Amino acid sequence: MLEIKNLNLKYGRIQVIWDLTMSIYNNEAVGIFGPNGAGKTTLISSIVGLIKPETGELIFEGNSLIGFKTHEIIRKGISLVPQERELFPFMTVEENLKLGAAYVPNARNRISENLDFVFEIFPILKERIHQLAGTMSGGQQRMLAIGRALMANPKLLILDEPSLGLQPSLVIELFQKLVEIKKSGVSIMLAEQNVKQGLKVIDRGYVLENGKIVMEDVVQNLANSPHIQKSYLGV
Ligand SMILES: Nc1ncnc2c1ncn2[C@@H]1O[C@H](COP(=O)(O)OP(=O)(O)OP(=O)(O)O)[C@@H](O)[C@H]1O
Repeated sequence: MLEIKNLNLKYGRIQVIWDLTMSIYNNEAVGIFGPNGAGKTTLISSIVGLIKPETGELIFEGNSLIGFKTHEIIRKGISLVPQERELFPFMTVEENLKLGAAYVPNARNRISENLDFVFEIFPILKERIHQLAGTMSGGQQRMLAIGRALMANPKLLILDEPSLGLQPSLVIELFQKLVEIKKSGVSIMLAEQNVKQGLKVIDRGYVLENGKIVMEDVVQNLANSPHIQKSYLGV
């Protein structure tokens, strides 16, 4: 589904991503684990057209993404839940959700089906449908941000540290929702520092350190790896 080949990304003269190659298959949940500043957000920004690669390829369903604008990339089926929630706090839950479909003609024709899907996964959003987004708790706002991304009808949902700032019980609840979303047929790319919970969601993962992939494996092998256990799980 998504193939990234020999990607190099720079901010000015400072190189942040080095010769990165990775892939995501249909119906797969893939983790990108790494500490603060490893380059996860930068990598994601390049996929959704916010940063132009220095060199390398970004291929989605056989076609290059390079040169396309973010809204065009969303239309192709990639939806991002950014680290900053980017909700409209003075708009209701319903208005925020509907805006998620705004850029995508296919999704605009499926608003009520997609709303039903989002409410099935996050029933709390249905209960709070007329509430202003900014008055909801952090966890509920995170659910709304994911719901909004789902309203664009994505084939691939990219999440940039969805656990950030949430209490542990909410992280567990939220990540169970990600498993449900994956079961519905949406592929997932999960960038996370919370490896312990992230491992419960993914099929396969990459470890990104200082802009380079230092490990790539299926979830069981990652969970059993001494490097992961020592550096990320505190074992
Ligand atoms: N706009 C920018 N200009 C210059 N350097 C940047 C910019 N954004 C990020 N960086 C640098 O690029 C590196 C990677 O940052 P990035 O945000 O991609 O990491 P990350 O793994 O997503 O970490 P975090 O979880 O903190 O977002 C860091 O050294 C950071 O300081």
